[in-house]
Amino acid sequence: MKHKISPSLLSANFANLAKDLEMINRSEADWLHLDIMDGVFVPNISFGFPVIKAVSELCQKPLDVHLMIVNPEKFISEVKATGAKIMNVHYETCPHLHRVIQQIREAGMEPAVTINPATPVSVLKDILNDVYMVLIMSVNPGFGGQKFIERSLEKVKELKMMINEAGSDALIQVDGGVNLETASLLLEAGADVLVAGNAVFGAPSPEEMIHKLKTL
Ligand SMILES: O=C(CO)[C@H](O)[C@H](O)COP(=O)(O)O
Ligand SMILES: [Co+2]
Repeated sequence: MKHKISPSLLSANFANLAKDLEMINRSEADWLHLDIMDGVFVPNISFGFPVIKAVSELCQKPLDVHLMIVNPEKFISEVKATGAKIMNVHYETCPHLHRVIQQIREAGMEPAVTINPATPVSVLKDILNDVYMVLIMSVNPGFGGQKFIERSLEKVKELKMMINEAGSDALIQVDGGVNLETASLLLEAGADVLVAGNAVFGAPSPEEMIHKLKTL
């Protein structure tokens, strides 16, 4: 399967999202990644559901919503109402992770689970057959434009082995510090979906950068 690219809107121009969304629609991006932050789980606040709803009305690509918030299970119906395809919750915010995954699926979305850089992939062993995707954070969540944490490459390899052993078809997504160089290494390691914010929106031609990431 060809890998997917999910540009992160966090690095877009918030004063002219319509222009950036037109670019996303024209581009080879597979999904659009939306980062919700609450200033509690992570030390930053980004945007919320009304913004995602407005984005969904202009964006023709499936929405991949990454929730960096405490108690994400309280917002399943709000995420669903935005039209999102994927609802991604952090392992670190869900003491009853299996229940949250079931609730996301029952709401009609694809459930995904994210782990922070300090969380080992082994904690996901018992839910690998229940999720659509696992996201390995390759920076500490909260900000765009940070440096890729090299150890993430080993985590992708470990997770790939665990997924194969479990007979799961879960996708492996990586988010943080993805650029042309780290993307090649991640694809070699077994990543299926690459999120890129700064590398895309900071490029002279974001559309061309998406093309380059897609054709690696
Ligand atoms: O979840 C995130 C931050 O917490 C973002 O998706 C991620 O950081 C993308 O930005 P960049 O590609 O610039 O690192
Ligand atoms: Co993200």
